[in-house]
Amino acid sequence: MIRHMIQQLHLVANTDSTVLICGENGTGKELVARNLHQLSHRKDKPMISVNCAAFSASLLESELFGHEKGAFTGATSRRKGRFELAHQGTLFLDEVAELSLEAQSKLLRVIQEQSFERLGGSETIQVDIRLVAASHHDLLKRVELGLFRMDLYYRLNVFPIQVPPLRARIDDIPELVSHILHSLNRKLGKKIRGVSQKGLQKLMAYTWPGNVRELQNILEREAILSQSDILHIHAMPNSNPLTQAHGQTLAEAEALHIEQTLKRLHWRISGPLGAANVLGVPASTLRSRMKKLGIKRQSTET
Ligand SMILES: Nc1ncnc2c1ncn2[C@@H]1O[C@H](COP(=O)(O)OP(=O)(O)OP(=O)(O)O)[C@@H](O)[C@H]1O
Repeated sequence: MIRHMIQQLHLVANTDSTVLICGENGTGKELVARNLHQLSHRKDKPMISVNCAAFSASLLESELFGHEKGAFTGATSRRKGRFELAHQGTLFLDEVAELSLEAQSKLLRVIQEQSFERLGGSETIQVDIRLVAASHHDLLKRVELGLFRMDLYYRLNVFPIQVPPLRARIDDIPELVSHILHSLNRKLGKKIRGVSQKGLQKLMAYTWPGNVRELQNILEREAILSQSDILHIHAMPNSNPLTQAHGQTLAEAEALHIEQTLKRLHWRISGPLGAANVLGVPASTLRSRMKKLGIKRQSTET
């Protein structure tokens, strides 16, 4: 899944097409946007980011378009907006679903006309930018709810990239862990070599609601507390359905947990990335539990 995404990224990077990156919080959308910029012919020009959720509607306008001296109380000098700063580079609109409907209309106009005026100004400014937007919301649903303009949605959704949640790619965890540990060692001045086999099992059995950011946080906490150069992963948040299940029998909860783990691992049973290893039992035990509990792979499942 991630390989497919990287292929897409390479294909679209060197065009000027607008890219819409969707995915849950902490999946790496901003990192994808940075890669896109680095892979593009605009890489020596700036990538300017705007977190649309961080500004009120009126502040956002002056952030995006800039203002002339005296445009409003407090505008003591002329200021360039992010559109202008991103000229010849990439403008990254993070959390684009958070734009007010008013700000959406203004953005749409700039995209259509490729030009705008600073607040309080009359000069029309032309910019050459590559637009990349990201959202953790399903934007089409926001359109249906009347919270997002359909015309803007179609302007942004030229080339959609879906970043998968971490629970759908737990095979990537070992590689992610080694990347993250590499930067943590530099940040914390430590020499952590890796995570123990049991620790890795715990990481791969978890469902990661906070995605890669949560993995990073857990590793950072463990790295700070650890006296050894191998992390054993002591404190994992509890997402085990055996302890969350209400009104289920133990067998039902066990079946659910086994099935969810198998699905996340593409029904691989044995080997270091297999469900038996992640669940901490021999493959033969897992097979007999599956048989007893009636767990079978459906032909439509990957
Ligand atoms: N493949 C990866 N390798 C290493 N670190 C990663 C990877 N993907 C994401 N991260 C790290 O995870 C954290 C979250 O990534 P990022 O901020 O890009 O996510 P996001 O989807 O934009 O999150 P949000 O929606 O909350 O803004 C960052 O610190 C990023 O460096």
